[in-house]
Amino acid sequence: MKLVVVGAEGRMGRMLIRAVAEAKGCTLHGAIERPGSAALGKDAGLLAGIGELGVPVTDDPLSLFVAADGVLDFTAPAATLAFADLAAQARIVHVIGTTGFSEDDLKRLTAASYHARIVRSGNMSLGVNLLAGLVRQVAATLGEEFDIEVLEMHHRMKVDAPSGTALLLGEAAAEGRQVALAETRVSTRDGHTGARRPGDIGFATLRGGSVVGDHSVIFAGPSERITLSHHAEDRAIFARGALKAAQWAFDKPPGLYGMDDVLGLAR
Ligand SMILES: NC(=O)C1=CN([C@@H]2O[C@H](COP(=O)(O)OP(=O)(O)OC[C@H]3O[C@@H](n4cnc5c(N)ncnc54)[C@H](OP(=O)(O)O)[C@@H]3O)[C@@H](O)[C@H]2O)C=CC1
Ligand SMILES: O=C(O)C1=N[C@H](C(=O)O)C[C@H](O)C1
Repeated sequence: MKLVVVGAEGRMGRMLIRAVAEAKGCTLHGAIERPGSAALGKDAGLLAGIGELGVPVTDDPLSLFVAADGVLDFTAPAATLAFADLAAQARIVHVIGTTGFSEDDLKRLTAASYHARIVRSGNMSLGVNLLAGLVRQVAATLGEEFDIEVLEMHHRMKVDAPSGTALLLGEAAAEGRQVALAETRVSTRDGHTGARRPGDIGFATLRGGSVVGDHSVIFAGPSERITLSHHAEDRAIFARGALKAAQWAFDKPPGLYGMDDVLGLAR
């Protein structure tokens, strides 16, 4: 499968280049950065620290997409929306790991998926997607006397909050409880907040250091607490998931898929 990595110089971009170069049945067809980036013209393999691959970083996605099978995209929401239009035009698989989308952005991705095969997930790791299933199950089992709080910590450079993973886990909890996350979500608390509203799903965000990604869902009940957690130790877990998603989507019809589809965990 011929794959293009966009956001090639980013933390995930460099990880994805390494993963594609090492994967059986995949080749790095191209690497993209934004116009003006200092990475333009550099060899993608050298950028990723694995030696020369003969693939220069460019700022011309469409000319690469037309001859590729898929694009791996861990960039930023505005960039991903633009890449979604181009991937749909080129009829290639678009794997989206980017987080921080608005509701309007998500509607645009849904529209793009009428013509394109998109796999999007706030977390591409096996562990987090298994955890989401457990969270759904526990939330469905416990009543509202158990308060649900999602706690996450990431490195100091992360720009969006709550994390895509925290929202994915919050969605799983809301589904288990058969409520809408939009109506129960509390993402900020400051000052005199009043008592906790029964049924709310709370989010707490920590940022610091080089933490790859820690997530816990806490079910706090009368005199007891259940905590379900995932700790990411290496970004390679996300890159492996993204590659798996691209290969899975290769022969699928247009649509918007998630990692639960890829991993066979869909309800
Ligand atoms: N779903 C998952 O499993 C995971 C998701 N993520 C998400 O992936 C995204 C990226 O994370 P991370 O790699 O840490 O971030 P980085 O900031 O390190 O990387 C993003 C890269 O995308 C580039 N970029 C931005 N806009 C464009 C554009 N228009 N064209 C080409 N390149 C562009 C950036 O360039 P520049 O610096 O010049 O802006 C940068 O090199 C985040 O949203 C993060 O939350 C991360 C890990 C796992
Ligand atoms: O920005 C990151 O680093 C990560 N982003 C994703 C998220 O927002 O949940 C996934 C992972 O936790 C790392």
